[in-house]
Amino acid sequence: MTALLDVSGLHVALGRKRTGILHGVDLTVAPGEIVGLIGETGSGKTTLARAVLGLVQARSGTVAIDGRETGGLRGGALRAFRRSGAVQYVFQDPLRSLDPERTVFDTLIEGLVVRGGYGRAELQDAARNVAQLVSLPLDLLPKHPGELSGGQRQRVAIARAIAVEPRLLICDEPVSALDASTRITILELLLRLCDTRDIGVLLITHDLGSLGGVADRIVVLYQGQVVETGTTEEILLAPRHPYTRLLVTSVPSIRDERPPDPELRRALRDEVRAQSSSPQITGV
Ligand SMILES: Nc1ncnc2c1ncn2[C@@H]1O[C@H](COP(=O)(O)OP(=O)(O)OP(=O)(O)O)[C@@H](O)[C@H]1O
Repeated sequence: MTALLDVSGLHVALGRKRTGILHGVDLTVAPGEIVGLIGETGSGKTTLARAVLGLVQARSGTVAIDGRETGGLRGGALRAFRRSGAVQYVFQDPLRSLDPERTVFDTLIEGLVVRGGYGRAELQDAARNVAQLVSLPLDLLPKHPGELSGGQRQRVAIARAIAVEPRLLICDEPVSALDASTRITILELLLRLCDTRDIGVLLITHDLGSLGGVADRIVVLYQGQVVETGTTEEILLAPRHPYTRLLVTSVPSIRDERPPDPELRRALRDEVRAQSSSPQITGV
């Protein structure tokens, strides 16, 4: 199967001195797959995300979405790629990424308005459908971000991203600003979206513990290099690289309690699948 996202030998240098930030990064995400990208602060996770979005240029190497290289896109072609919404980004702090002056409704239809060609009724249907998809009560549609809880705001941010039916969702620390129970519901939401809509997710975090229940595979980034890639079980139960071992031993739930059980994870996925009788976006 063609990878949805295929990053190959990516080198990125930034700043006036063109300091090397990413050094030959390889990474793939398949449709319906959640890939966790883990690394300490400054390891280059956000730079990699920005390169995938076409916001920074590669010194060498390639980024392909659905088999189409995006690195060489410039001008109108780059704008058309961004407008297509194929890749969407969900930020850590929804309060900062959402416009405080915009209602939830206007936020949800933002991407569709930019794309153009939708009538008022279609936009209304799309906003309602996408809100239902992320379990956001419809009475929140006229409200502003400041009137919502942190978890509701993150649902709005995710709903805005999926309204344009992206192929790939890049979530940069999407749950680190949330409390433990909201964190689980947001991660379960991502799992459900992956399974029901075949969206690929690149889940960026520095918290290995939050990946255990959701990621299919984990890519470990250290000082701009991928030092280890494996299934979640492989990384958590048998880490090979010293940095990965350090990460695993520093997660209390992995170190002190029993190791994550692959069966439990499969059970969670099955349960989420069984529950997903969510409506599809129509009229979009
Ligand atoms: N525009 C820039 N010019 C020069 N250096 C940059 C630029 N943007 C980022 N860097 C440097 O690149 C390195 C990687 O930064 P990046 O934000 O990708 O790391 P990160 O892994 O996402 O970190 P965090 O977890 O703290 O968000 C850092 O050393 C940072 O200082």
